[in-house]
Amino acid sequence: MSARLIDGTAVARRVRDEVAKGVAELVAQGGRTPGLATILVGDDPASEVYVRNKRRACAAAGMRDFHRRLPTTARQEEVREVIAELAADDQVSGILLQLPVPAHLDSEALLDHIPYDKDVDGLTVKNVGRLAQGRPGLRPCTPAGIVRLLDEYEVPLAGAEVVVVGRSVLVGRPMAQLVLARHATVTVCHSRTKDLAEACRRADVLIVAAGVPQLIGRDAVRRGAVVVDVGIHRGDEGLHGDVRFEEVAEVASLVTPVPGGVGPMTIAMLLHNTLEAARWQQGSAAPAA
Ligand SMILES: Nc1nc2c(c(=O)[nH]1)N[C@@H](CN(C=O)c1ccc(C(=O)N[C@@H](CCC(=O)O)C(=O)O)cc1)CN2
Repeated sequence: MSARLIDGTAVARRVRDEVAKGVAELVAQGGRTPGLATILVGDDPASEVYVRNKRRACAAAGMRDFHRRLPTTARQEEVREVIAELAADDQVSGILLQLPVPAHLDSEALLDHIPYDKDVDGLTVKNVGRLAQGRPGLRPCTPAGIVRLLDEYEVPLAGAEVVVVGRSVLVGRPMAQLVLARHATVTVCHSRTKDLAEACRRADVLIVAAGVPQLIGRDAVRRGAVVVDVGIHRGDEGLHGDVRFEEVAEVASLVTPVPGGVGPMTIAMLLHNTLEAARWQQGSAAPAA
């Protein structure tokens, strides 16, 4: 392996420490303690783990933890009422609806009941629109975490060719917008891209969020490129990503591992967003772009 590893666990720890310091400062200045409300509908085992970890991280950063658990059979109206109750509570700075929700629920309609200044996932139409327009607002945690990782490793974005594989609302689309805001030249690839490997070989920075195990191999990576793997798949031999790590690490200059790359940044940036949201609600400017 010739690539250097991007250590997401270490950077996430730094972000969480910064947030804990920020929370302590806000409270010392007489501000309200930031509070995060997580909503979990159903009993998806991975979601249970993610929400538990979010709640623990929130408490460790000195924030208040509000949690609502609803059964798989919960109706749209019931979830909406829970969101409305949390929206009206000024102790709650951030509201997060864990995804995916059970199939009978309309997640987009639910998300849009979250007030945009409590939307710590950056998924409401208002925050998505603010991002598209390059205006301040709350940004989705995983792509914001990837930008932070690239900054920590001094990967230049202005003028860089960035290829994003995947167009999900949670990662691919906001990822493209975030690097565009940093003056990258952006290509978004997806399942109908004609020659995926050829498109990926353009990349100085290749970000893979396709949700397809081990989709990207050595043939899709230009020598010296930076490769960010957002996939998390559970196999017999543990976790792996959307990238064939061993192959890609032979040609890339920097690469994220799975686990320990992008994943830990998702929760760290959620805490960051919750602190930003609390400051915003208490009179500070909207979170910077
Ligand atoms: N409302 C949201 N739902 C979901 C989001 C989100 O950002 N907002 N993202 C994913 C899941 N997710 C957080 O919710 C998440 C995924 C992965 C990790 C993580 O730390 N991964 C570790 C491996 C952990 C493991 O053993 O499984 C890693 O990659 O090192 C944290 C959070 C979907 N839903």
